[in-house]
Amino acid sequence: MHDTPALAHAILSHHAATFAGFAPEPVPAPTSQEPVYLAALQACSQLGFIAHDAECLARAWQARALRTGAAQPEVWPDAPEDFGLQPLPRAHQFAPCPERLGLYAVLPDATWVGRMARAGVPTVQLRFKSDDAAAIEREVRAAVQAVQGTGALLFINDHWRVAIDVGAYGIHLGQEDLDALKADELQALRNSGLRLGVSTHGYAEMVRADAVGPSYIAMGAVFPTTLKKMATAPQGVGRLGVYARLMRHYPQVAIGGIGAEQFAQVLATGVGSIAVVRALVNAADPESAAAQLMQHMAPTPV
Ligand SMILES: Cc1ncc(COP(=O)(O)OP(=O)(O)O)c(N)n1
Ligand SMILES: Cc1nc(C(=O)O)sc1CCOP(=O)(O)O
Ligand SMILES: [Mg+2]
Repeated sequence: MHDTPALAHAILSHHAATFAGFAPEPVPAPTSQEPVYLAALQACSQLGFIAHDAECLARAWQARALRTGAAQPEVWPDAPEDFGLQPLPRAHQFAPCPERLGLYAVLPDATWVGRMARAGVPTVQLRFKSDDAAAIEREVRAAVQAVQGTGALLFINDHWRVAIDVGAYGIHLGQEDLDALKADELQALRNSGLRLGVSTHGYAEMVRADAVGPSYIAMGAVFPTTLKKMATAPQGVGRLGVYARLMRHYPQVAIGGIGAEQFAQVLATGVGSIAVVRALVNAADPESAAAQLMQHMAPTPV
């Protein structure tokens, strides 16, 4: 038997420092009356987790209490099984990609893709925003051409059908893109052998992404970004650390507002890749910016 207010208070006092800086969120309507669940739902809302994420955490806290027989307010939940992630080996799994994708340049057109691939950036993405089907096909083809002979792994954002036709290395999709895929389209994507990266912005989205078994999980936005309007608050490195721990069986990419000064704290969370846009495309000398960022990615000699 657990005292819900005391347990909620204990969770808060143990973890407030890790998740400092977030305003409390309203407590969502509970979906269970289990005391551990209720305590975690209150505490995680107070720590600033939005309703879907507080629900995931509360469910995980309850699942762990059932599994271990202890509420453990001092230990943040991070066992994939408690969040209902696919057991290993996964029944649903896209083709693998390297565990550490290194510096990951997200770029607006094929010219930029070629430029950064030739500068030695190991992972590049074409993020070409257009509704013009002919222009999209042209740009995706040009990007695939542009990385030939460079060793760079090329992911195509959004335009998955063209990416399959043209033979890119992989595809990057957001949550809405995943939601829009019909079952047979998802199957076609998996059967294509292309790697899949999926964007996430919190616990509920990580759980959703895991259901398709992507090749890597992207986690953002770590810091504020001006590149696009985000639906979720910047997550910060405290959250990134616990996300990286939960998703430890996936290659991970951190994204959003990351520049050279932030690399060390982001890498300290254990992620194997950092994706950047403005740190490269707005740099006075993008090739030397890439070289510097790759230097920051390299392990420091002991
Ligand atoms: C590495 C990486 N992570 C996240 C994103 C964002 O992708 P998405 O959610 O599809 O949003 P748009 O980039 O399409 O605006 C990304 N592109 N790359
Ligand atoms: C394209 C994108 N997706 C994000 C996410 O969190 O899903 S953040 C982001 C913008 C990244 O640009 P910059 O490095 O210039 O901040
Ligand atoms: Mg997209």
